[in-house]
Amino acid sequence: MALRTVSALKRRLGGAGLGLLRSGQISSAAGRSGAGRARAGRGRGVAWTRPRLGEEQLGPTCPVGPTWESVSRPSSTDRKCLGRAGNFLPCAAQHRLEKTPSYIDYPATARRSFSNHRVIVDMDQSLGVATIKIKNPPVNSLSLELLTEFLIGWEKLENDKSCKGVILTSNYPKIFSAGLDILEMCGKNAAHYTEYWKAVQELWLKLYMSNMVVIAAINGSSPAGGCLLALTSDYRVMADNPKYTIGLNETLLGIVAPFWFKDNLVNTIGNRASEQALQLGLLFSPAEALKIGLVDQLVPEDKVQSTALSVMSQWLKIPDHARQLTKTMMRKPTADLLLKQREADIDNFVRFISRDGIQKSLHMYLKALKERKE
Ligand SMILES: CCCCC/C=C/C(=O)SCCNC(=O)CCNC(=O)[C@H](O)C(C)(C)COP(=O)(O)OP(=O)(O)OC[C@H]1O[C@@H](n2cnc3c(N)ncnc32)[C@H](O)[C@@H]1OP(=O)(O)O
Repeated sequence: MALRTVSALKRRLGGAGLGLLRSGQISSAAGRSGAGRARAGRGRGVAWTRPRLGEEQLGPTCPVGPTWESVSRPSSTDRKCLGRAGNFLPCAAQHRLEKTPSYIDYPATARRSFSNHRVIVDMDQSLGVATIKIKNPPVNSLSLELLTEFLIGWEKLENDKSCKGVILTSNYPKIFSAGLDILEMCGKNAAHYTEYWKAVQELWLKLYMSNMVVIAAINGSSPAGGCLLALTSDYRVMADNPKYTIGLNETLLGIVAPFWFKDNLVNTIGNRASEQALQLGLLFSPAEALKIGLVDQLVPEDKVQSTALSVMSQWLKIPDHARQLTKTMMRKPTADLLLKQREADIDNFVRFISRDGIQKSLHMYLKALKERKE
Protein backbone atom coordinates (compact mmCIF):
# COMPACT_ATOMS: atom_id res chain seq x y z
CA MET A 1 0.00 0.00 0.00
CA ALA A 2 1.47 3.34 -0.96
CA LEU A 3 2.34 5.68 1.85
CA ARG A 4 0.12 8.72 1.49
CA THR A 5 -0.06 10.16 4.94
CA VAL A 6 -0.45 13.62 6.44
CA SER A 7 0.52 15.56 3.37
CA ALA A 8 -1.69 13.40 1.18
CA LEU A 9 -4.72 14.04 3.32
CA LYS A 10 -3.80 17.71 3.36
CA ARG A 11 -3.60 17.59 -0.43
CA ARG A 12 -7.02 16.02 -0.57
CA LEU A 13 -8.45 18.54 1.83
CA GLY A 14 -6.48 21.20 0.00
CA GLY A 15 -8.97 21.45 -2.85
CA ALA A 16 -11.86 22.18 -0.55
CA GLY A 17 -9.73 24.32 1.75
CA LEU A 18 -8.40 26.34 -1.13
CA GLY A 19 -11.91 26.93 -2.42
CA LEU A 20 -12.74 28.52 0.91
CA LEU A 21 -9.53 30.54 0.79
CA ARG A 22 -10.36 31.88 -2.63
CA SER A 23 -13.73 33.04 -1.43
CA GLY A 24 -11.95 34.88 1.39
CA GLN A 25 -13.30 32.55 4.04
CA ILE A 26 -10.05 31.18 5.36
CA SER A 27 -7.52 33.52 6.86
CA SER A 28 -4.19 33.41 5.09
CA ALA A 29 -2.38 33.96 8.37
CA ALA A 30 -0.05 31.18 9.41
CA GLY A 31 -1.65 28.83 11.90
CA ARG A 32 -0.29 27.92 15.29
CA SER A 33 0.02 24.21 15.01
CA GLY A 34 2.91 22.95 12.97
CA ALA A 35 0.48 21.37 10.55
CA GLY A 36 -1.47 24.58 10.20
CA ARG A 37 1.66 26.57 9.56
CA ALA A 38 2.89 24.10 7.04
CA ARG A 39 -0.26 24.58 5.00
CA ALA A 40 -0.43 28.31 5.47
CA GLY A 41 3.21 28.97 4.91
CA ARG A 42 3.99 26.65 2.06
CA GLY A 43 0.86 25.29 0.52
CA ARG A 44 -0.82 28.62 0.16
CA GLY A 45 2.13 30.66 -0.97
CA VAL A 46 2.05 32.82 2.15
CA ALA A 47 5.35 34.13 3.52
CA TRP A 48 6.76 31.88 6.23
CA THR A 49 6.94 34.54 8.88
CA ARG A 50 6.61 32.78 12.22
CA PRO A 51 9.05 30.20 13.47
CA ARG A 52 7.53 26.99 14.69
CA LEU A 53 6.74 27.22 18.35
CA GLY A 54 9.46 25.53 20.25
CA GLU A 55 12.20 25.53 17.64
CA GLU A 56 13.61 28.82 18.79
CA GLN A 57 13.03 27.86 22.41
CA LEU A 58 14.29 24.34 22.55
CA GLY A 59 17.00 24.60 19.93
CA PRO A 60 18.94 21.64 18.61
CA THR A 61 18.96 19.84 21.94
CA CYS A 62 15.18 19.53 22.01
CA PRO A 63 14.55 15.89 22.97
CA VAL A 64 11.23 15.48 21.27
CA GLY A 65 12.31 14.08 17.94
CA PRO A 66 11.46 15.14 14.41
CA THR A 67 9.44 18.30 14.03
CA TRP A 68 5.82 18.18 13.08
CA GLU A 69 6.58 20.07 9.87
CA SER A 70 9.24 17.62 8.85
CA VAL A 71 6.48 15.07 8.61
CA SER A 72 3.68 17.20 7.28
CA ARG A 73 5.16 19.98 5.18
CA PRO A 74 3.77 19.65 1.65
CA SER A 75 6.27 18.84 -1.08
CA SER A 76 6.42 20.83 -4.30
CA THR A 77 4.28 18.12 -5.90
CA ASP A 78 1.80 18.54 -3.07
CA ARG A 79 1.71 22.25 -3.67
CA LYS A 80 0.93 21.77 -7.34
CA CYS A 81 -1.95 19.55 -6.32
CA LEU A 82 -3.39 22.13 -3.96
CA GLY A 83 -5.17 23.76 -6.85
CA ARG A 84 -7.09 20.63 -7.71
CA ALA A 85 -10.49 19.87 -6.37
CA GLY A 86 -9.94 17.61 -3.37
CA ASN A 87 -10.84 14.04 -4.14
CA PHE A 88 -10.78 13.09 -0.49
CA LEU A 89 -14.50 13.55 -0.03
CA PRO A 90 -16.97 11.19 -1.57
CA CYS A 91 -18.29 12.93 -4.71
CA ALA A 92 -21.67 13.87 -3.27
CA ALA A 93 -20.15 15.49 -0.21
CA GLN A 94 -17.52 17.29 -2.23
CA HIS A 95 -20.23 18.64 -4.50
CA ARG A 96 -22.29 19.84 -1.55
CA LEU A 97 -19.29 21.55 0.02
CA GLU A 98 -18.50 23.37 -3.20
CA LYS A 99 -22.10 24.37 -3.88
CA THR A 100 -23.11 25.42 -0.41
CA PRO A 101 -22.38 28.93 0.82
CA SER A 102 -21.19 27.33 4.00
CA TYR A 103 -19.58 30.24 5.80
CA ILE A 104 -21.78 32.88 7.28
CA ASP A 105 -19.88 35.92 8.51
CA TYR A 106 -21.96 38.10 10.75
CA PRO A 107 -21.40 41.84 10.62
CA ALA A 108 -20.89 42.05 14.37
CA THR A 109 -17.16 41.95 14.95
CA ALA A 110 -17.25 40.04 18.23
CA ARG A 111 -18.83 36.83 16.90
CA ARG A 112 -18.30 34.93 13.74
CA SER A 113 -19.97 31.69 12.83
CA PHE A 114 -19.57 29.21 10.07
CA SER A 115 -21.00 25.84 9.45
CA ASN A 116 -21.08 23.10 6.93
CA HIS A 117 -23.44 20.19 6.97
CA ARG A 118 -22.07 18.40 9.98
CA VAL A 119 -20.10 20.94 11.97
CA ILE A 120 -21.17 24.28 13.42
CA VAL A 121 -18.40 26.64 14.51
CA ASP A 122 -19.17 29.70 16.58
CA MET A 123 -16.21 31.96 17.13
CA ASP A 124 -16.27 34.53 19.92
CA GLN A 125 -13.56 36.85 18.72
CA SER A 126 -13.53 38.98 21.83
CA LEU A 127 -12.55 35.89 23.85
CA GLY A 128 -10.58 34.15 21.11
CA VAL A 129 -12.65 31.02 21.77
CA ALA A 130 -14.47 28.89 19.20
CA THR A 131 -17.16 26.34 19.96
CA ILE A 132 -17.44 23.41 17.59
CA LYS A 133 -20.75 21.60 17.68
CA ILE A 134 -20.92 18.25 15.95
CA LYS A 135 -24.21 17.64 14.19
CA ASN A 136 -24.24 14.36 12.38
CA PRO A 137 -27.65 12.86 13.14
CA PRO A 138 -28.84 10.66 14.58
CA VAL A 139 -25.91 9.85 16.91
CA ASN A 140 -22.94 11.97 15.77
CA SER A 141 -21.10 8.94 14.46
CA LEU A 142 -17.72 9.88 13.02
CA SER A 143 -18.42 9.20 9.36
CA LEU A 144 -15.88 10.01 6.65
CA GLU A 145 -17.91 13.03 5.64
CA LEU A 146 -18.07 14.32 9.21
CA LEU A 147 -14.34 13.79 9.72
CA THR A 148 -13.59 15.66 6.51
CA GLU A 149 -15.81 18.60 7.33
CA PHE A 150 -14.47 18.67 10.87
CA LEU A 151 -10.88 18.74 9.63
CA ILE A 152 -11.63 21.61 7.26
CA GLY A 153 -13.23 23.60 10.09
CA TRP A 154 -10.36 22.76 12.41
CA GLU A 155 -7.79 23.90 9.88
CA LYS A 156 -9.57 27.22 9.59
CA LEU A 157 -9.38 27.72 13.35
CA GLU A 158 -5.72 26.67 13.48
CA ASN A 159 -5.00 29.27 10.81
CA ASP A 160 -6.84 32.00 12.69
CA LYS A 161 -4.30 33.63 15.00
CA SER A 162 -7.05 35.14 17.11
CA CYS A 163 -8.43 31.72 18.05
CA LYS A 164 -6.77 30.58 21.27
CA GLY A 165 -9.13 27.88 22.42
CA VAL A 166 -11.79 25.49 21.19
CA ILE A 167 -14.72 23.93 23.01
CA LEU A 168 -15.85 20.66 21.50
CA THR A 169 -19.44 19.67 22.03
CA SER A 170 -22.48 18.05 20.44
CA ASN A 171 -25.40 19.73 18.79
CA TYR A 172 -27.54 16.94 20.24
CA PRO A 173 -27.64 16.83 24.02
CA LYS A 174 -27.70 13.17 25.16
CA ILE A 175 -25.11 12.03 22.63
CA PHE A 176 -21.67 13.58 22.42
CA SER A 177 -20.60 11.09 19.74
CA ALA A 178 -21.37 7.41 19.08
CA GLY A 179 -17.77 6.97 17.98
CA LEU A 180 -16.49 5.76 14.67
CA ASP A 181 -19.20 5.12 12.13
CA ILE A 182 -19.57 1.37 12.05
CA LEU A 183 -21.05 1.58 8.56
CA GLU A 184 -17.71 2.99 7.33
CA MET A 185 -16.05 -0.19 8.56
CA CYS A 186 -18.59 -2.68 7.22
CA GLY A 187 -18.93 -4.19 3.77
CA LYS A 188 -16.57 -1.72 2.05
CA ASN A 189 -13.35 -2.31 0.15
CA ALA A 190 -9.73 -1.88 1.21
CA ALA A 191 -9.43 1.50 -0.53
CA HIS A 192 -12.35 2.82 1.47
CA TYR A 193 -11.01 1.47 4.77
CA THR A 194 -7.64 3.07 3.97
CA GLU A 195 -9.25 6.41 3.27
CA TYR A 196 -11.34 6.23 6.38
CA TRP A 197 -8.50 5.28 8.67
CA LYS A 198 -6.29 8.08 7.35
CA ALA A 199 -9.01 10.55 8.27
CA VAL A 200 -9.36 9.05 11.76
CA GLN A 201 -5.60 9.26 12.29
CA GLU A 202 -5.54 12.81 10.98
CA LEU A 203 -8.31 13.93 13.29
CA TRP A 204 -6.56 12.48 16.32
CA LEU A 205 -3.16 13.94 15.44
CA LYS A 206 -4.56 17.39 14.72
CA LEU A 207 -6.60 17.58 17.92
CA TYR A 208 -4.15 15.86 20.22
CA MET A 209 -1.26 18.08 19.11
CA SER A 210 -3.16 21.31 18.74
CA ASN A 211 -1.52 24.35 20.26
CA MET A 212 -4.94 25.74 21.07
CA VAL A 213 -6.53 24.96 24.42
CA VAL A 214 -9.11 22.26 23.69
CA ILE A 215 -11.93 21.60 26.16
CA ALA A 216 -14.53 18.89 25.69
CA ALA A 217 -18.03 19.80 26.85
CA ILE A 218 -19.40 16.28 26.97
CA ASN A 219 -23.15 16.68 26.90
CA GLY A 220 -24.06 13.05 26.34
CA SER A 221 -22.82 9.51 25.84
CA SER A 222 -19.41 9.12 24.37
CA PRO A 223 -18.43 5.54 23.54
CA ALA A 224 -15.27 4.40 21.73
CA GLY A 225 -14.21 6.96 19.08
CA GLY A 226 -16.42 9.51 20.87
CA CYS A 227 -14.40 8.93 24.02
CA LEU A 228 -11.19 9.24 22.00
CA LEU A 229 -12.37 12.59 20.67
CA ALA A 230 -12.90 13.77 24.24
CA LEU A 231 -9.52 12.34 25.26
CA THR A 232 -7.71 14.58 22.78
CA SER A 233 -8.81 17.61 24.78
CA ASP A 234 -6.91 19.31 27.61
CA TYR A 235 -9.87 19.24 29.99
CA ARG A 236 -13.17 17.35 30.01
CA VAL A 237 -16.39 18.67 31.54
CA MET A 238 -19.21 16.11 31.50
CA ALA A 239 -22.94 16.36 32.15
CA ASP A 240 -23.75 14.67 35.45
CA ASN A 241 -26.47 12.39 34.13
CA PRO A 242 -26.19 8.72 35.13
CA LYS A 243 -27.81 7.70 31.84
CA TYR A 244 -24.71 8.78 29.94
CA THR A 245 -21.64 6.62 29.51
CA ILE A 246 -18.10 7.14 28.31
CA GLY A 247 -15.27 4.73 27.58
CA LEU A 248 -13.34 2.75 25.02
CA ASN A 249 -15.71 -0.19 24.56
CA GLU A 250 -14.14 -1.60 21.38
CA THR A 251 -13.78 -5.15 22.73
CA LEU A 252 -17.58 -5.32 23.10
CA LEU A 253 -17.76 -4.98 19.32
CA GLY A 254 -15.16 -7.73 18.89
CA ILE A 255 -12.55 -5.20 17.77
CA VAL A 256 -9.39 -3.88 19.36
CA ALA A 257 -8.59 -0.27 20.22
CA PRO A 258 -5.46 0.73 18.28
CA PHE A 259 -2.27 1.43 20.22
CA TRP A 260 -2.70 5.21 20.00
CA PHE A 261 -6.22 5.04 21.44
CA LYS A 262 -4.65 2.99 24.24
CA ASP A 263 -1.74 5.42 24.68
CA ASN A 264 -4.10 8.39 24.93
CA LEU A 265 -6.12 6.53 27.57
CA VAL A 266 -3.05 5.42 29.52
CA ASN A 267 -1.74 9.00 29.53
CA THR A 268 -5.06 10.06 31.01
CA ILE A 269 -6.04 7.39 33.55
CA GLY A 270 -2.88 5.35 33.99
CA ASN A 271 -1.84 1.85 33.02
CA ARG A 272 -3.72 -0.32 35.49
CA ALA A 273 -7.07 1.39 35.02
CA SER A 274 -6.56 1.29 31.23
CA GLU A 275 -5.82 -2.45 31.28
CA GLN A 276 -9.16 -3.16 32.86
CA ALA A 277 -11.08 -0.54 30.93
CA LEU A 278 -9.77 -1.72 27.56
CA GLN A 279 -10.00 -5.46 28.08
CA LEU A 280 -13.49 -5.29 29.51
CA GLY A 281 -14.64 -2.56 27.12
CA LEU A 282 -15.90 -0.62 30.12
CA LEU A 283 -18.38 2.17 29.64
CA PHE A 284 -18.29 4.39 32.71
CA SER A 285 -21.04 6.47 34.24
CA PRO A 286 -20.05 10.12 34.71
CA ALA A 287 -19.40 9.53 38.42
CA GLU A 288 -17.13 6.54 37.68
CA ALA A 289 -15.40 8.46 34.90
CA LEU A 290 -14.65 11.30 37.30
CA LYS A 291 -13.31 8.87 39.89
CA ILE A 292 -10.74 7.36 37.51
CA GLY A 293 -9.83 10.71 35.93
CA LEU A 294 -11.38 9.98 32.55
CA VAL A 295 -13.22 13.29 32.91
CA ASP A 296 -12.16 16.25 35.02
CA GLN A 297 -15.42 17.74 36.21
CA LEU A 298 -19.13 16.89 36.40
CA VAL A 299 -21.77 19.58 36.26
CA PRO A 300 -25.53 19.68 35.78
CA GLU A 301 -26.54 19.25 32.18
CA ASP A 302 -27.42 22.91 31.66
CA LYS A 303 -24.05 24.07 33.00
CA VAL A 304 -21.79 22.08 30.71
CA GLN A 305 -21.18 24.88 28.19
CA SER A 306 -20.82 27.69 30.71
CA THR A 307 -18.44 25.61 32.83
CA ALA A 308 -16.35 24.75 29.79
CA LEU A 309 -16.14 28.44 28.98
CA SER A 310 -15.13 29.44 32.48
CA VAL A 311 -12.47 26.68 32.59
CA MET A 312 -11.27 27.95 29.23
CA SER A 313 -10.86 31.45 30.57
CA GLN A 314 -8.66 30.07 33.38
CA TRP A 315 -6.50 28.13 30.95
CA LEU A 316 -6.14 31.17 28.70
CA LYS A 317 -4.70 33.17 31.57
CA ILE A 318 -1.55 31.04 31.46
CA PRO A 319 1.15 32.54 29.22
CA ASP A 320 0.33 30.87 25.91
CA HIS A 321 3.87 30.23 24.81
CA ALA A 322 4.81 28.38 27.99
CA ARG A 323 1.58 26.40 28.03
CA GLN A 324 1.96 25.35 24.38
CA LEU A 325 5.54 24.22 24.88
CA THR A 326 4.52 22.24 27.91
CA LYS A 327 1.66 20.58 26.03
CA THR A 328 4.00 19.69 23.19
CA MET A 329 6.55 18.30 25.63
CA MET A 330 3.88 16.12 27.26
CA ARG A 331 2.17 14.87 24.10
CA LYS A 332 4.66 14.78 21.25
CA PRO A 333 6.30 11.49 22.20
CA THR A 334 2.87 9.82 22.05
CA ALA A 335 1.91 11.43 18.74
CA ASP A 336 5.31 10.56 17.28
CA LEU A 337 4.65 6.88 17.87
CA LEU A 338 1.80 7.07 15.38
CA LEU A 339 3.53 9.51 13.03
CA LYS A 340 6.43 7.09 12.68
CA GLN A 341 4.20 4.20 11.69
CA ARG A 342 1.12 5.60 10.06
CA GLU A 343 1.36 3.33 7.04
CA ALA A 344 1.77 0.22 9.16
CA ASP A 345 -1.14 1.30 11.32
CA ILE A 346 -3.32 1.73 8.22
CA ASP A 347 -2.24 -1.68 6.92
CA ASN A 348 -3.09 -3.25 10.27
CA PHE A 349 -6.47 -1.62 10.37
CA VAL A 350 -7.37 -2.60 6.80
CA ARG A 351 -6.23 -6.19 7.29
CA PHE A 352 -8.00 -6.49 10.62
CA ILE A 353 -11.28 -4.90 9.61
CA SER A 354 -11.44 -6.87 6.34
CA ARG A 355 -11.44 -10.22 8.14
CA ASP A 356 -14.66 -12.19 7.78
CA GLY A 357 -14.88 -12.75 11.52
CA ILE A 358 -14.55 -9.03 12.28
CA GLN A 359 -17.10 -8.10 9.64
CA LYS A 360 -19.47 -10.62 11.15
CA SER A 361 -18.95 -9.16 14.65
CA LEU A 362 -19.66 -5.64 13.45
CA HIS A 363 -22.82 -6.74 11.60
CA MET A 364 -24.02 -8.54 14.72
CA TYR A 365 -23.33 -5.48 16.85
CA LEU A 366 -25.31 -3.23 14.50
CA LYS A 367 -28.14 -5.76 14.48
CA ALA A 368 -28.14 -5.83 18.28
CA LEU A 369 -28.29 -2.01 18.37
CA LYS A 370 -31.36 -2.09 16.14
CA GLU A 371 -33.03 -4.91 18.06
CA ARG A 372 -32.52 -3.06 21.32
CA LYS A 373 -34.94 -0.46 20.02
CA GLU A 374 -37.65 -2.93 19.00
C1 LIG B 1 -8.98 -2.01 14.56
C2 LIG B 1 -10.36 -1.43 14.65
C3 LIG B 1 -10.39 -0.26 15.58
C4 LIG B 1 -11.66 0.51 15.45
C5 LIG B 1 -11.88 1.39 16.62
C6 LIG B 1 -13.32 1.67 16.72
C7 LIG B 1 -13.81 2.66 17.38
C8 LIG B 1 -15.25 2.94 17.42
O1 LIG B 1 -15.62 4.04 17.74
S1 LIG B 1 -16.39 1.73 16.95
C9 LIG B 1 -17.99 2.40 17.32
C10 LIG B 1 -18.37 2.12 18.73
N1 LIG B 1 -19.58 2.76 19.07
C11 LIG B 1 -20.49 2.21 19.86
O2 LIG B 1 -20.34 1.13 20.35
C12 LIG B 1 -21.75 3.01 20.08
C13 LIG B 1 -22.93 2.30 19.56
N2 LIG B 1 -24.13 3.10 19.74
C14 LIG B 1 -24.79 3.21 20.91
O3 LIG B 1 -24.41 2.69 21.93
C15 LIG B 1 -26.04 4.02 20.88
O4 LIG B 1 -26.44 4.17 19.55
C16 LIG B 1 -25.90 5.40 21.52
C17 LIG B 1 -25.73 5.26 23.04
C18 LIG B 1 -24.74 6.19 20.96
C19 LIG B 1 -27.21 6.20 21.26
O5 LIG B 1 -28.31 5.45 21.64
P1 LIG B 1 -29.77 5.81 21.10
O6 LIG B 1 -30.01 7.26 21.24
O7 LIG B 1 -30.71 4.88 21.75
O8 LIG B 1 -29.68 5.57 19.53
P2 LIG B 1 -29.79 4.17 18.78
O9 LIG B 1 -28.97 3.15 19.45
O10 LIG B 1 -31.21 3.87 18.52
O11 LIG B 1 -29.05 4.50 17.39
C20 LIG B 1 -29.69 5.27 16.38
C21 LIG B 1 -29.20 4.78 15.05
O12 LIG B 1 -27.79 5.02 14.97
C22 LIG B 1 -27.11 3.80 14.65
N3 LIG B 1 -25.77 3.86 15.29
C23 LIG B 1 -25.49 3.98 16.57
N4 LIG B 1 -24.17 4.03 16.78
C24 LIG B 1 -23.60 3.93 15.56
C25 LIG B 1 -22.24 3.93 15.12
N5 LIG B 1 -21.20 4.05 15.96
N6 LIG B 1 -22.02 3.81 13.81
C26 LIG B 1 -23.04 3.71 12.94
N7 LIG B 1 -24.35 3.70 13.31
C27 LIG B 1 -24.61 3.82 14.60
C28 LIG B 1 -27.99 2.73 15.24
O13 LIG B 1 -27.70 1.49 14.65
C29 LIG B 1 -29.35 3.26 14.89
O14 LIG B 1 -29.55 3.00 13.49
P3 LIG B 1 -31.02 2.68 12.95
O15 LIG B 1 -31.50 1.46 13.69
O16 LIG B 1 -30.81 2.42 11.49
O17 LIG B 1 -31.83 3.89 13.23
